[in-house]
Amino acid sequence: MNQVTVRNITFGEGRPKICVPITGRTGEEIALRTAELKAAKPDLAEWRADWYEEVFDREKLETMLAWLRVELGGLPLLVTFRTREEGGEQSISAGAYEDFLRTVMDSGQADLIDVELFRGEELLRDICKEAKAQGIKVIASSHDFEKTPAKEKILARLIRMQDCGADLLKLAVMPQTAEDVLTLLSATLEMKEQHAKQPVVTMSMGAKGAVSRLTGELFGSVMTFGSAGVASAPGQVSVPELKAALEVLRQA
Ligand SMILES: O=C1C[C@@](O)(C(=O)O)C[C@@H](O)[C@@H]1O
Repeated sequence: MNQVTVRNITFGEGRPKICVPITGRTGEEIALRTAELKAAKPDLAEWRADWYEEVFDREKLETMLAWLRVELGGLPLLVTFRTREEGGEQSISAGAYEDFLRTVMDSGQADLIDVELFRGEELLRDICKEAKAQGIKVIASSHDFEKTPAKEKILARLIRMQDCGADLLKLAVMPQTAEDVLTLLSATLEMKEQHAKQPVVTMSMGAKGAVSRLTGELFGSVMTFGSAGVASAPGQVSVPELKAALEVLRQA
């Protein structure tokens, strides 16, 4: 499997990389979340731009991106607009979503950008091509906040992301049973061992799925989302607890 390097971190090398999401509806809230993130010292930051109430004002979006870049210093920055269909805070039209992605890429402030598979494979392929030309990594993503699909469906979705040219392949699912958590872990391991050319990021959400956020080094997930204040999804573990657990579970 290819490793993917962004600034000072390499996905697929060593322990899973800890990513802390920055939520916040206003500039003040974003500043507070960013200060909490810096204190927690994660490996990278995710700006969840769908929380930002001014996200559709291009000038304010560009200003916030520039501010985050300076504030985060050398920390890699992932920029995400999570659509409401996939658990996000705001609805967005197809055109506005495409405009958002291109505004973020053209800003030159993002190291990685999240693109949802279900917004269309043609868009994902186009963004992957354009991002590659600009030195930006694409995390293709898909989320199911209701259930955990069968292993074959999980594998098929990750392989579709890979075929579209994404640098990292991300899937978040919701377990209803402990068996569902085993399904996600088994699919992750099979993807790593049999299909992955690119690094994979998976999580089984909620309290039941917390084990999936700690065991990526064994099963094949190269990134884990942790909280430094406000979690952006159910089941996220605090960064200090995450760091301790990942150390206990080191496979080296
Ligand atoms: O896609 C993901 C994963 C996530 O939903 C989680 O379950 O930790 C958190 C989101 O902020 C991120 O964009």
